[in-house]
Amino acid sequence: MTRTVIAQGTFDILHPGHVHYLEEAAAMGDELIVIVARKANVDHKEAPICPATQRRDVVGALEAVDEAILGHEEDIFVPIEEIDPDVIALGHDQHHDADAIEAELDRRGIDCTVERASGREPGDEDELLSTRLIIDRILERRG
Ligand SMILES: Cc1cc2nc3c(=O)[nH]c(=O)nc-3n(C[C@H](O)[C@H](O)[C@H](O)COP(=O)(O)O)c2cc1C
Ligand SMILES: Nc1ncnc2c1ncn2[C@@H]1O[C@H](COP(=O)(O)OP(=O)(O)OP(=O)(O)O)[C@@H](O)[C@H]1O
Repeated sequence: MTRTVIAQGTFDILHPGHVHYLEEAAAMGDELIVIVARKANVDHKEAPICPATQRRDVVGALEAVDEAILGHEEDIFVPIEEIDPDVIALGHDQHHDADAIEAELDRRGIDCTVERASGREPGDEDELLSTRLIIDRILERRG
């Protein structure tokens, strides 16, 4: 039986932290499907720069990713119901509460575990491990 893992996020301007998260998520099962957040659901920070289809296509081109899809605009559990995954991998800093997600999965009759991925350890180089840091650096140097 193929174990399907779901990862999700905004993935606006990719960096090694995203690659770390997706490689770790892929190692949790046999197949990794990534749900790319719609702009309307990115309400806890500034709206993404890149369009959703571009974010989906670039994430989908990464080696760890089997398929990347656009998220649902209103109900984030609709793609989960359709895919019926075995594991949902939350990112190390994602604001979602694993217990609340598990309760909603139970309510909808989806048998799936929720795991938390680790953060990438900064390398020797001056790595920029968040989209916000990359944008800040661009504004500082080119603004
Ligand atoms: C299990 C799960 C499923 C999600 N599905 C969707 C979705 O279908 N559509 C969407 O716009 N966002 C979805 N999200 C939300 C985003 O991926 C993400 O958490 C947030 O909106 C973007 O912020 P972040 O990249 O800082 O985590 C989902 C989140 C979780 C935890
Ligand atoms: N440095 C990192 N190490 C491990 N995982 C990361 C890292 N940065 C982001 N991720 C994970 O990648 C997924 C998508 O993250 P997101 O697109 O919000 O990137 P971000 O760089 O954190 O964005 P921002 O800087 O705008 O908050 C999330 O699950 C997040 O936890």
